[in-house]
Amino acid sequence: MHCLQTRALVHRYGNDLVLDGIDLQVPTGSIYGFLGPNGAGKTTTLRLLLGLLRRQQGEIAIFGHRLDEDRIGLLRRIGSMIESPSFYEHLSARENLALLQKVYRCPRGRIDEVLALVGLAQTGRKRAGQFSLGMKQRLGLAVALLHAPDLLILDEPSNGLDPNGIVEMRALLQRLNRELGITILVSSHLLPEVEKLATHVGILHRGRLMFQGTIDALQARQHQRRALRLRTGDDDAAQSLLARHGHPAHRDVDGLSLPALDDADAAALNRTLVAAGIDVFELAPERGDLERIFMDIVEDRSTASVTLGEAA
Ligand SMILES: Nc1ncnc2c1ncn2[C@@H]1O[C@H](COP(=O)(O)OP(=O)(O)OP(=O)(O)O)[C@@H](O)[C@H]1O
Repeated sequence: MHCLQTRALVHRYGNDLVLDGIDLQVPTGSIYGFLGPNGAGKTTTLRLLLGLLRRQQGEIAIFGHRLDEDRIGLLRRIGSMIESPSFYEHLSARENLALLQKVYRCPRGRIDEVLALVGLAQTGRKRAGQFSLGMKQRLGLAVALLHAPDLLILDEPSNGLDPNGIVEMRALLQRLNRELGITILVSSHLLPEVEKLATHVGILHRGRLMFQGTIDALQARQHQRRALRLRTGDDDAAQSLLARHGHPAHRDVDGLSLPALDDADAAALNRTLVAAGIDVFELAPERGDLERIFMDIVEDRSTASVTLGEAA
């Protein structure tokens, strides 16, 4: 079951095509990392999902209903944080929330609950203007949580945080997901962060969804394409020798990369190199980290959009 789905979502700013047929599928209960470099179109997508931008082409369905059908009703079940949250700087966290609690007409007791959830219960009379960036982000999250949403839509919540703040934000989001069952759609350009945080990932590049599926499916994709990493005492000589033996190797900053071989062929190749007087420091499968997969997907201009595995 998908908590949020889009079909063929297209958006233009003037003549600039910024989203080119996006089919998002965010499974209920997931943490969906919406990943892409700056300018890929993430914020535009999230603004469309929240009805902050007028939909031009394509469909958006949330909790199984078209957004246009019941925008207000659906938004009541969504908490969001798009760009840096703004507050009354001269008011405390509690006072800021008390104002919004009246607007949202949620129970007063909810203020203490969300302050505790985001770890701001002890900030007392301290003004929001004196908060660290991490505390401001957490207060933004408290605002998003005030009306007890089923879905959180967050635009780069780790932006500008120090490493400690990033770890805290991740732990908090995972707790909200695990303990309260909140589905979270979170955009990021930080690949290692998405790898640690998310259960599912969508990779956006130049307005196209290049990959969508589970983190495991993404890594499985890499496994299929896995290459061998070779580092030697003389990479130039090794490259020439390999070419003569029908193993074209690609040179990069880490040494040589060549198409995957089975164990027997890899052992034979090792013997050939050593017999030619070339020291072999490393002969192993490429790292399967997301960074490399991401570069693979994004650099491969011919790659069609792929959906791997069942996103649900
Ligand atoms: N209001 C606007 N008018 C014109 N062009 C815009 C507008 N907003 C965004 N763009 C352009 O649309 C493209 C996508 O921007 P968007 O902010 O959606 O990307 P993003 O992936 O969120 O990037 P970032 O992480 O840098 O915010 C960019 O080229 C941007 O310059």
